[in-house]
Amino acid sequence: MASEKKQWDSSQLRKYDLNFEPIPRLHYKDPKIDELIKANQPVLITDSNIVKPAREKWTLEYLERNLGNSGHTVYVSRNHKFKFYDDKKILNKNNPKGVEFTPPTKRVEMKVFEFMKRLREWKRGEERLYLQQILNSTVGPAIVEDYMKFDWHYVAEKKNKYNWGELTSNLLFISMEGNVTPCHYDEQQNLFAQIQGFKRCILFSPDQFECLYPHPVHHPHDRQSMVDFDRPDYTKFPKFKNLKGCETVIEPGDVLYIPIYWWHHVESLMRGGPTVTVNFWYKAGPTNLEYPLRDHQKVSIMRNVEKMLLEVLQDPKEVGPLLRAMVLGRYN
Ligand SMILES: CC1(C)c2ccccc2-c2ccc(C[C@@H](CC(=O)O)C(=O)C(=O)O)cc21
Ligand SMILES: [Zn+2]
Repeated sequence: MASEKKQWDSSQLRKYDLNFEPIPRLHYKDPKIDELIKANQPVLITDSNIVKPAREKWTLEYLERNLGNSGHTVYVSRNHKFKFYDDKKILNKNNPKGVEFTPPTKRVEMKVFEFMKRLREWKRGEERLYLQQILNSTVGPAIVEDYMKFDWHYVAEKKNKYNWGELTSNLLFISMEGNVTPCHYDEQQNLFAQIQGFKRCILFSPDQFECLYPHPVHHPHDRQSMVDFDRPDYTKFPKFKNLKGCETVIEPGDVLYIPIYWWHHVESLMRGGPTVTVNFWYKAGPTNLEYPLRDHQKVSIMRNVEKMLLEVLQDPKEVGPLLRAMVLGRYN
């Protein structure tokens, strides 16, 4: 068979001082997919019909015509990074316990035609945009109709088989080429369906917690790594050099399973044009504590300890000294 023309090349990937294993790519009928999902391992599912109607119809023009007239949430960044922050944790007049914080991106409401115009006219070096829209009744009827024709049987089968919680949302993302969502984890199972363009996804298992140095739980950047992958500070974050991860480049029609609590760094390939993704976020299912505990359960336990200590100590500066007093010379 004629060698398929590679649709991207490694010059379009950002360079990090890390090496990665490949994430398995399996045809959606391959039973090995179930073994991996059951074991909370990432897997790239190819050739499925999960978002087939979107794959066939959702070009940027179609989305511009059919996304509807309401404003959409667009994040604006002066660089290529779109680091999530929870504004409920920012210090302000009605949140005296918040953290002094300057948001790295701003959030604006934008009509879809304005967003698309900015996309078409964007020049390198100008501020970057990232549109996020929940798929609900506020989008145009054609989009709702396409959405109803997703392969809900396939996703329902996975949800039930692995005892996931309910589907909390389907979000639509339209990103500029080169945008990066820095390394973070979510407390939800995620079926991440690529509609247009190519996204490089680098994933790290929850047991890499010590190498990724997440912000404290009360910080607006809770769940995000403190390490800047572009310029890692090995003095502050020495274990970052021991980090082990896996990666893949997803293309239109692929669906990546991002297991709950798994760290992920996502980038739209440079010079690859805008990308369109739909994700399926599921709450965690009921988990009884069975032993040995899973790595993600230990992350959840650490989160609860941090929350409890902050609750009783009030001052975050007292958390470190108390934990050190408890551990040093006694538990280490
Ligand atoms: C960067 C952006 C737009 C953002 C800004 C401010 C608050 C939240 C978010 C947010 C949440 C999820 C994504 C999709 C994806 C990453 C990716 O595909 O880039 C991902 O992480 C996931 O599906 O779990 C992207 C974003
Ligand atoms: Zn995420």
